[in-house]
Amino acid sequence: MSKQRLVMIGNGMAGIRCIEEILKRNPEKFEITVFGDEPYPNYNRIALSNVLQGKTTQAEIVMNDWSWYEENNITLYTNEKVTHIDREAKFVRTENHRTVEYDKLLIATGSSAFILPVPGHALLGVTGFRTIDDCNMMMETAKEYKKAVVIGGGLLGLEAARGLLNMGMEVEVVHLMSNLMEQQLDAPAGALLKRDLEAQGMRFLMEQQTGEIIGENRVQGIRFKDGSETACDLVVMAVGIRPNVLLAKEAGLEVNRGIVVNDFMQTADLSIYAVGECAEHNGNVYGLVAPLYEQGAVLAEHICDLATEGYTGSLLSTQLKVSGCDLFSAGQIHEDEATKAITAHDGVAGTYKKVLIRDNKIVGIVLYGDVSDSNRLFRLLKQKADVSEYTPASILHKGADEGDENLVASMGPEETICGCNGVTKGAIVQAILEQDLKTFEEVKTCTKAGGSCGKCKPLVVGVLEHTLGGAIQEETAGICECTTLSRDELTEEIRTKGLKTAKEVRYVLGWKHEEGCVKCRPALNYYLGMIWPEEYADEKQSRLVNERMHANIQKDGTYSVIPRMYGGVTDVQQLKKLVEVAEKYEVPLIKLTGGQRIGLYGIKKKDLPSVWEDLEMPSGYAYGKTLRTVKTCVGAAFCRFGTQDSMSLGIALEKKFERIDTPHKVKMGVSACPRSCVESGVKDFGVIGVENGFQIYIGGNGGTEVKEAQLLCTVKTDEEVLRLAAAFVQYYRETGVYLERTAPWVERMGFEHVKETMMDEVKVNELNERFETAIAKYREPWEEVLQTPQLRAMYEVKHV
Ligand SMILES: Cc1cc2nc3c(=O)[nH]c(=O)nc-3n(C[C@H](O)[C@H](O)[C@H](O)COP(=O)(O)OP(=O)(O)OC[C@H]3O[C@@H](n4cnc5c(N)ncnc54)[C@H](O)[C@@H]3O)c2cc1C
Ligand SMILES: NC(=O)c1ccc[n+]([C@@H]2O[C@H](COP(=O)([O-])OP(=O)(O)OC[C@H]3O[C@@H](n4cnc5c(N)ncnc54)[C@H](O)[C@@H]3O)[C@@H](O)[C@H]2O)c1
Ligand code: SF4
Ligand code: FES
Repeated sequence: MSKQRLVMIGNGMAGIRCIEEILKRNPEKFEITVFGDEPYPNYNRIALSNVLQGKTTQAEIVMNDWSWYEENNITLYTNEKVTHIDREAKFVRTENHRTVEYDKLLIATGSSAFILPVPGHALLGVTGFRTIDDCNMMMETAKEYKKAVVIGGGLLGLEAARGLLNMGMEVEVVHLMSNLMEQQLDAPAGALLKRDLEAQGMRFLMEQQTGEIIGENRVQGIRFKDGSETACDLVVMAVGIRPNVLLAKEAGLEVNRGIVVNDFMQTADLSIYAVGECAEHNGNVYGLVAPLYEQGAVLAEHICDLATEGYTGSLLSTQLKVSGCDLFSAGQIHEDEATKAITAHDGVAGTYKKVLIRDNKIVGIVLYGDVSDSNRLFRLLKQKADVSEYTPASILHKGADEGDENLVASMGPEETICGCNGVTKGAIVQAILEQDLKTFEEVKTCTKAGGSCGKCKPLVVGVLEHTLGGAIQEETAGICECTTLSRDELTEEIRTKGLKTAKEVRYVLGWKHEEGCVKCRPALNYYLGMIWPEEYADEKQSRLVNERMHANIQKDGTYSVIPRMYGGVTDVQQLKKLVEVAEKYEVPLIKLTGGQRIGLYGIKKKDLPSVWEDLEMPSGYAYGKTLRTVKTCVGAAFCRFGTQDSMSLGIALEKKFERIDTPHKVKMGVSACPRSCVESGVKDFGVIGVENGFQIYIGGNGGTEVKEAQLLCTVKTDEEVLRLAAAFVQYYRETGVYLERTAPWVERMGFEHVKETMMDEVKVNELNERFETAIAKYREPWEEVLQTPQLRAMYEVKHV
């Protein structure tokens, strides 16, 4: 039987999830064509908040990459808007005059950000927050401009405002009502939220109505209806969304707020379905993904001719993706005559709980500050459980046997654990068993559960523990005795809370010892420098002694001086200088190092500055957690086996990466043929010349734990080697644990994962960009010491 033609308009979250559901049920039934008017494959719109807040990158939020469409034989047209549906002749036409015929049509056009139609709304610097392009616009603006105003104190507005704060902008939120998130929170919870956000640096203009956006070409401020004004360089409108229904309306389909569908997501034209934010079922249009995914599953059953009871509507719950503001809301939020409320408000702890009960059933939940009861209460609400036997206290607080683990045990396989990604308990259990998963991180990578807002982590961990019988691996040992935060948790907190100094980190994150310890001080200095490359001022006193002195202390208290010799290549001038210095300071030992340079050993501390002054050579960083050396062979210039110019590539690599801070030392090597005279196969980043280019090896180590490097890929040009090297070094910088070499790092991350990242053009570009930003701040350390009297004074010997 020939395949039916299924055309989908809209390449977003609900539509593509629905296609996945169809493919799961019957991959052979349809020849599928998808149109999307954005230029990207399907991405996680939810996670745009995280991109803006700097918690993840744009490349990481792609859910179905280009190859997924190819592998599933889906014809995808991106950047192409469908402008007409011909229901008679059953085809769609696009703005490029392309026509495609269908047997079944799926409308999944989602919504658009509502832009207040006030004067000035089209000025430069005014945007909604809905797409990758909006997100990019805000990120670019934040680089150049100072102050943002977000209009709308709902979920989206507050997440956007937090993101803009993270990017260093001053942020004011303009809100129409007296209470933030008034659709989800009552007054006491809204007040607590406002207090916490103000403490994070957000400012609020409450009960204000925007009258006009001021500016000539670009926005300069906002004038409110009461005549007051505020200046700004960016306006983000987050005042709600409007379903994209025009196309359906013009085709004569029934449209209210959304496209009207029956319980099978079918319009009155039985060939046409609608799913997602553009669909209206039983008078409801949903704006969160969990219900949209439920709709997609029902639609898939129906369109694949399988029996289904149909969609019956969804109960929603919301959470805010802003660290430090834990809240949960579901169902009704205000009391009425038929409901009674049980509340607990702890003003000191900043927690608030309210449960609304009607006819002995929970009909509404508002939690702020402590959301540990959210899963249990939401379940009671969904089940319409009779709570007449419960005391008010036992409704508000769980009993000893009602933790997440017991809750998880009683959940059915079809129940959703992760609302953001629509992952059920059954899907997680299946993944754990089939793929032998042992940690939350593994479950997250494999199923996506917990990968967006992260609020479902306790439940995911609960499923893991329940499935493995409690055998969950310990993942989060603190980085030192001062804290229980792991490296990942710490860096996340630094980013989201915008912490810019070590002192601030220790204070805000509740360090046990105010001054930190020998373990966390250098680690924090590294993480802060990596996260805030442009703003963080290096704390020299937190560095290990050799890095502080820019020289390696020896067992007799003297120091070694090892200047750079790029690529192991030197010249007469350098050699003369070395000889002069060795004579002048009576250097007891001159030795060729393992890294192809010349070391002067036994130098007195007080002589260090003048030795460097006389040498006039850059530091070789033989003491640093950074690039040590790039060893090269003579290569094609002199060796008869050489296929490539190893020396010039090695020198270019060394010049590009010298001084950059990395979690641990990094060694590189470039050999010009597979004889690999400089042991490229045991380097952190090794290059071997072959006939048509270079093989690149990563994660090798020739030290205490010898580890063979693994072949990453073969590239043709020096430029490609340099580009991949920057991506590799930057990725290691961003994800490595301080003092973790690349060999265990590659093992921990998974070689295939690192490889996948290095093969992703977009990610490699982004990593290169961030590397360039990071490297820009480094100066030659000895130059700095020689020019700064306070630094030079460190080398004076104060007592004998
Ligand atoms: C920043 C942000 C954070 C969010 N956070 C959360 C959250 O934490 N939890 C949650 O549950 N929800 C959240 N949401 C809402 C969630 O993203 C949406 O509910 C979901 O994306 C809707 O899916 P959809 O497929 O219906 O629409 P969309 O994802 O908007 O997809 C529709 C696609 O169709 C395209 N399209 C429209 N018209 C045409 C046309 N004529 N031709 C071709 N293509 C067309 C659109 O450009 C779009 O790409 C968030 C939304 C945003 C913007
Ligand atoms: N964490 C999450 O679940 C999450 C995060 C972001 C977005 N979303 C979804 O994205 C969609 C859009 O979010 P949203 O926050 O824009 O919509 P929303 O409708 O939830 O909130 C809009 C807010 O803007 C306020 N507002 C309206 N007009 C205003 C005006 N003229 N001036 C000032 N304030 C005004 C409203 O009072 C309301 O609080 C929603 O469906 C939302 O559920 C969800
Ligand atoms: S690696 Fe090859 S090209 Fe380089 S020196 Fe050794 S034999 Fe010669
Ligand atoms: S509920 Fe948001 S990541 Fe799971």
